[in-house]
Amino acid sequence: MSAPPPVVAPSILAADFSRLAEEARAVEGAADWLHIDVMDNHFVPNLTIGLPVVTSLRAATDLPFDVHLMIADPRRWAPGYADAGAYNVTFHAEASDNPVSLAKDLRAAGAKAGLAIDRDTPVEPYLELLPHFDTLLIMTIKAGFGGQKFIPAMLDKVAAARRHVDAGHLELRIEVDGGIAEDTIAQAAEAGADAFVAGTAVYSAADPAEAVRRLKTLARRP
Ligand SMILES: O=C(CO)[C@H](O)[C@H](O)COP(=O)(O)O
Repeated sequence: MSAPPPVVAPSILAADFSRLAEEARAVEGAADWLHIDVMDNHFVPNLTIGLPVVTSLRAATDLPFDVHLMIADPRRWAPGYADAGAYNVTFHAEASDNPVSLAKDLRAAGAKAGLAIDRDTPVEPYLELLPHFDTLLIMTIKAGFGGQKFIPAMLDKVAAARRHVDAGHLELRIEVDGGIAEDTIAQAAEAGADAFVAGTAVYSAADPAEAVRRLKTLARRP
């Protein structure tokens, strides 16, 4: 069976927050998902947007929302993002004491469920949970801020997850997030990632949609 085409998800963390609707529309027709970083100043030191903004933005674009919750209490907030129409809701393993139960709730609410692991978290303890998830997000930086440098050592986790997913014939996207750009995306794809978050590389480009198309071409595995 051939690999599904790669997914590229521009991160609005790098967009102009005063023009979010416009910035979302700027990647329509090129992006597969719109990646939305929710940060609470507890799980990570940064603070971004929450449910009211995501709910308003939902009406502004047809792009599927890939919501990445970098928050301390995903049990409390994650289902609200599913109810708000998110396509995929990803929460952090480090912030959850029962990831499978929350994944079930997200799926019951009509969303895909994603599990994220930060830079210092190994992937092995979570591999057996993957049948309950639709996405495994592997941070390729320390979560919290855009514009950081890609950490190649994280690709060992991607490769381990890819082996496990393929051996078990699991239907799951392996997503990488942090420092993904034209000079890093191919190595992440080669390691086994098939969903790619890119903030700075997309929204600092003169033509964000064209930047997404270029990234997608580079992410294609033979
Ligand atoms: O989750 C994130 C930060 O925690 C962002 O999605 C990520 O940093 C993307 O930004 P960039 O492509 O600029 O690295």
